[in-house]
Amino acid sequence: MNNLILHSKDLNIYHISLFAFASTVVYLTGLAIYRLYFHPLAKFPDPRLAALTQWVETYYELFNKEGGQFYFAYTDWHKKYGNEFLPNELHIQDSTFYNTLYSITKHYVKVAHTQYRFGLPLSSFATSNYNHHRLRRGAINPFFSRRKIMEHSHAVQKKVDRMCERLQNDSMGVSRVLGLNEMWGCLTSDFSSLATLAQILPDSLVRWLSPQMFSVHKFNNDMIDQVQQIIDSRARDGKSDGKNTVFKALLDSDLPPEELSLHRIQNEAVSLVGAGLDTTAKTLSTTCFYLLSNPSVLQKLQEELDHSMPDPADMVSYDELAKLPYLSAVIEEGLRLAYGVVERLPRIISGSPLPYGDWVLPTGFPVSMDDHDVLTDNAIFPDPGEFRPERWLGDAVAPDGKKLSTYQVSFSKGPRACVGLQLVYAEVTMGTASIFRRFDLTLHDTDRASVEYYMNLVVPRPKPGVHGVEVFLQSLRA
Ligand code: HEM
Repeated sequence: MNNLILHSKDLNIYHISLFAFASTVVYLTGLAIYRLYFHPLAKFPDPRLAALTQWVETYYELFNKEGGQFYFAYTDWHKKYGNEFLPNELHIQDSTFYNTLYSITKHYVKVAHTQYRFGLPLSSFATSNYNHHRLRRGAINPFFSRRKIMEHSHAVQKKVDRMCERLQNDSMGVSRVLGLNEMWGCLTSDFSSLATLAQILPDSLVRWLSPQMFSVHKFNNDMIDQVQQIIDSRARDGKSDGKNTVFKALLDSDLPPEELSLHRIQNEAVSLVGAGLDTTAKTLSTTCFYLLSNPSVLQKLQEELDHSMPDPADMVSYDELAKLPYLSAVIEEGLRLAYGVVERLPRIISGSPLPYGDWVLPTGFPVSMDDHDVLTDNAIFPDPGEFRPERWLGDAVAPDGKKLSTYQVSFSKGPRACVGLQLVYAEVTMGTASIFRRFDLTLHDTDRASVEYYMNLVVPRPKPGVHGVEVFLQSLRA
């Protein structure tokens, strides 16, 4: 009897396994045939393996070399196949199409499942639905307007002044190597500049915003505590701490109550803080590197700075700095060669199919482009690897006759473009002007490898083992 039961159990497991195996084979074969021949994107040229499975991306991002290599793989595929790839996504390399795909008039959305990428699914950044995103974005936009940033720019300058003071006292003439990535990283992650800038975050919160000191996990939890306190204090006293913080405005806004939950506000806060750290620091150190390795460019910049600020201790306002043509051109060129965010930015085509050359891009599927492709396009920026601020001077036009600024896509374009753009311009302009008006610096043991794009970690990273931009602070400038 026992034997019989055992036998029948074995038979069941055997049959179930066989059935599961056969079903899996049939399913995968069917899926492969569908993806290769019947999928709405199957007609587009692609490497067959990439059309078959998204695991190709996983392989390049995690296991090929040091990881972060998928961009380079599909850049090679483009040379062979044109515009192509992935079972469920089209990728296009064509700068002239960028402003069409990321047009402000289009209601294309981000891919819903990517909302979990940074663990902040309730932030504006992660929101996929067009109207929902519009609602959330509308509540934070006023804090980052040009007018608002101008109003509070003195706070950024104060922060930069303090940093310059420290440099003068600690690093000048003592043969001490100064790591610019770390220096600018401290400035952007210190966050009192950001916080005081538009009184965006309450002071108590700012203390917790240094990623060097706290893990992301702890940071997120602390943020929850802080937001909870603000909500409690409002419930108790009918108001928060009276400061013009982004929380106060969010809580006072017309947003419906479900938009004002603890986790929603925490997600928004963390994304606003996180989005501006590495990106801004990388732009500043890249700009410094290219200035220091192009003496004639640096000389022109310093002549302009000296002329507008005869006394290095007396910096002119951001409003004035932003009007200096050569400085502005240097900032644009620095932003361009820092490459912004190096990841595909997929948008799902909706409404009606989108014509593109001889193709028609079907609705319901993501189409993506890379900012890096545009920023380094030889047809738009001749000799794209050269740091040449002159290309931005005057009413600069691209070789195709369009305004060159059309192709300044470091912050992307359209409804999902960077909300912090004006803040970045303020920080980078004041940071660059202050350092180069006040100090003579020389590069130390640093070449282009330190700022090159070797791997994609959302922000471009150099090859592991290559250190960041390092300098000596030689002397104070008169
Ligand atoms: C040089 C510095 C920066 C660069 C190059 C940059 C670049 C970008 C890019 C390319 C996007 C579009 C991403 C996408 O479509 O998925 C973006 C979005 C965003 N950025 Fe920035 N960013 C910078 C600094 C900042 C700062 C300082 C803040 C904080 C105030 C910020 C906040 C955001 C937010 C909230 C979004 C999402 C916008 C939305 O989906 O509505 N960024 N940024």
